[in-house]
Amino acid sequence: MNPFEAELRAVPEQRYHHLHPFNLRMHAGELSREELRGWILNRFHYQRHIPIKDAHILAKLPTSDLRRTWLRRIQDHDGKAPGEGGIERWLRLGEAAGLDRKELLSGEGVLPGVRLAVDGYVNLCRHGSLLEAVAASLTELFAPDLMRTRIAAFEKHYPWIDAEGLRYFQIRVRQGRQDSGEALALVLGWARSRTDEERAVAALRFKCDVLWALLDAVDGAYR
Ligand SMILES: O=C(O)c1cc(C(=O)O)c2c(n1)C(=O)C(=O)c1cc(C(=O)O)[nH]c1-2
Repeated sequence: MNPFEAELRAVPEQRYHHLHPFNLRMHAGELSREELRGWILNRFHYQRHIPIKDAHILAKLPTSDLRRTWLRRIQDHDGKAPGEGGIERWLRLGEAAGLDRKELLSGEGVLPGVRLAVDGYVNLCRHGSLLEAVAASLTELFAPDLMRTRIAAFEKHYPWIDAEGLRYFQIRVRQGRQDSGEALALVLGWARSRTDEERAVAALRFKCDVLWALLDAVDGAYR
């Protein structure tokens, strides 16, 4: 592994949200129903902005091949037809946890800190360079393992959430592996100078902070 790849992989190892106290409590079965519902509702705000940040990236990609590949990400979330895709599956997760779909879609109850964190990510992808925007998505190198831990924790500790609700995570494990593999190859190929490498690492650190800040807000509000 070249030193730049090792540097990238080391960032989430130290700062990814799998280490956040809220996630540790989630995995240990210590969250109340209210806390878990609060997390699902606030994370929905993140989920529904993923295709928006991906559309900003899409607009920066210079070739048809690259745009075709990236378009798949938007379709993964929005689906190819109504009633399909990751956003719909997240709504079903909310319903399985006793939340109302209308409430989720209204955006009411989204915490100020969560809004700011998500804005930070979207703005990085909108105003930052292509390299920075794609590097920021590399937290997904770590997301599939976290999701597998989460699925097991939900099955063990939160059986009041209907198992159908876990489909989002089950499907996302494979999608996250594919997305992060593709993004890593692009970032490794695009970074030409030490300055490029430093900017990519900084963007990935920033993205870790986005996810951390989101959980800080949820942890503080519902405890
Ligand atoms: O539940 C999680 O822990 C988690 C983390 C991340 C991530 O690392 O950014 C993503 C997701 N989930 C996710 O579901 C998702 O669709 C996603 C897209 C992206 C991205 O940056 O493009 N990250 C993530």
